[in-house]
Amino acid sequence: MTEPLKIALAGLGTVGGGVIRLLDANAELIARRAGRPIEIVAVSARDRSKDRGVDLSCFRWVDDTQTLATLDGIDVVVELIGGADGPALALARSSIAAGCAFVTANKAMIAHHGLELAEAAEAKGVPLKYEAAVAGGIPVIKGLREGAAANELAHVYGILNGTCNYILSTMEAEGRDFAEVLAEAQALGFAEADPSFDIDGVDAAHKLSILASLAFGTRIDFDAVAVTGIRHVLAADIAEAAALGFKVRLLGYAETRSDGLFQRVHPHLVPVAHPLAHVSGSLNAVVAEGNFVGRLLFEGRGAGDGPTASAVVADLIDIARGEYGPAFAMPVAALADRPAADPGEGRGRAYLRFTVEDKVGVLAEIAAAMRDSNVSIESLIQRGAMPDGSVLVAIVTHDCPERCVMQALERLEGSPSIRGRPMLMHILD
Ligand SMILES: NC(=O)c1ccc[n+]([C@@H]2O[C@H](COP(=O)([O-])OP(=O)(O)OC[C@H]3O[C@@H](n4cnc5c(N)ncnc54)[C@H](O)[C@@H]3O)[C@@H](O)[C@H]2O)c1
Ligand SMILES: N[C@@H](CCO)C(=O)O
Ligand code: NA
Repeated sequence: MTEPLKIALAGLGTVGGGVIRLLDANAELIARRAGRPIEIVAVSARDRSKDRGVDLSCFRWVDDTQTLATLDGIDVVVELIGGADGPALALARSSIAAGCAFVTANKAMIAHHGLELAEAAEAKGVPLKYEAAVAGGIPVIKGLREGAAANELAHVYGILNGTCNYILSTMEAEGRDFAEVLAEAQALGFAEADPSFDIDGVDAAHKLSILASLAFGTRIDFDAVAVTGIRHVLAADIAEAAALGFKVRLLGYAETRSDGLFQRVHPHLVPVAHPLAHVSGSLNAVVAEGNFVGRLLFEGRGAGDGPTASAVVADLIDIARGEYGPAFAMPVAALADRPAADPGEGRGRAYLRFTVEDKVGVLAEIAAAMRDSNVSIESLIQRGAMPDGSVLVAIVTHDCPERCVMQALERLEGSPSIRGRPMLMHILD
């Protein structure tokens, strides 16, 4: 057999440990598929003495992670540290500059610095691969970049954060509120080091900005993603949505519009008949619509050691086979620079929930704001019995311009009868 592909591995946490276990368990199969063995030569992490449940004795331990690319004979540096900047970015830059292939699971870094790194990789003629960064084990980068490459894609959207999906579907199944379920999700090993990245939608936004670039051939524009997480979703919202025939899911949604690139992460109502309504627990799913292929649906495990390691090693197999091209849909210089689309220009149905005081005229006030903004109401549910005596009003609007819904909400913002922030969720039709 030919020379092994020699790997230096940075980061030995959930994903790093998974990569070591996978390469060991499936070594023979991988060597046959890749045409040569894939061999970890050196490893580095913050703490050498930590027990990770994997045997590190056959690898060279390197204290200074930043020197990995300079070791003799290394073909690929695999970065599984995390963080958009700091040591991960420094390692990416130095590895590519040294002429090593670079593989990462780090969506934050790719969302913020992917274009710079891809340009450097192109200049050096080395592969930059990041399948694990979006939807973990699901081969969605490969699916869009290669499988759907012949198509014009109308939109790409999906469930991109396993932690949020776990929280929402547990709230749905058990009728419990957000805060109670969050701690459980953190204990399960798929939450980010900073859980606010998950629950405030930032992690999903990182992934969405990468998917949008691949789907539309545009430059990654993370800062243009409008982001709302799931902190303010109540168990009562999930119950009302169910009564109206919907499930609540945090979706990332991107499309190209006449005025630019639209990218949004937001809690949505998904009709129960839509395939995304059946994606539960920590699963992820991505939908893309191509002009020749039609609808594509990718579903699977978006996080956890096994699925994420599966994607990292798939990238290594591609490199071993010599199968790689530009990191994104095309060389960086060919990616289009689109402005951010104005969300107000979009249209659709919306779910609005108000927590109001139980007194005369409140419902009329809400209805008047809707009428004056030209928002037509499709259905309305009012329920009492919130623990503090307030009343919950849930509305589904007819299809209308988003600008009108925003205007109605602005008008109601200062109303003394409305408690807290109204909840807005878009409806996926
Ligand atoms: N956990 C998942 O399910 C999952 C899924 C997809 C992508 N990812 C991504 O994979 C990456 C790793 O995630 P994880 O869950 O394995 O994280 P983790 O916290 O479990 O592991 C991080 C590892 O990096 C090491 N490290 C931290 N700072 C370092 C430094 N300055 N120098 C060298 N090593 C350092 C730590 O010692 C640890 O071994 C992140 O980018 C994450 O977003 C994780
Ligand atoms: N924190 C992420 C890990 C995978 O990227 C999630 O919950 O989906
Ligand atoms: Na993936």
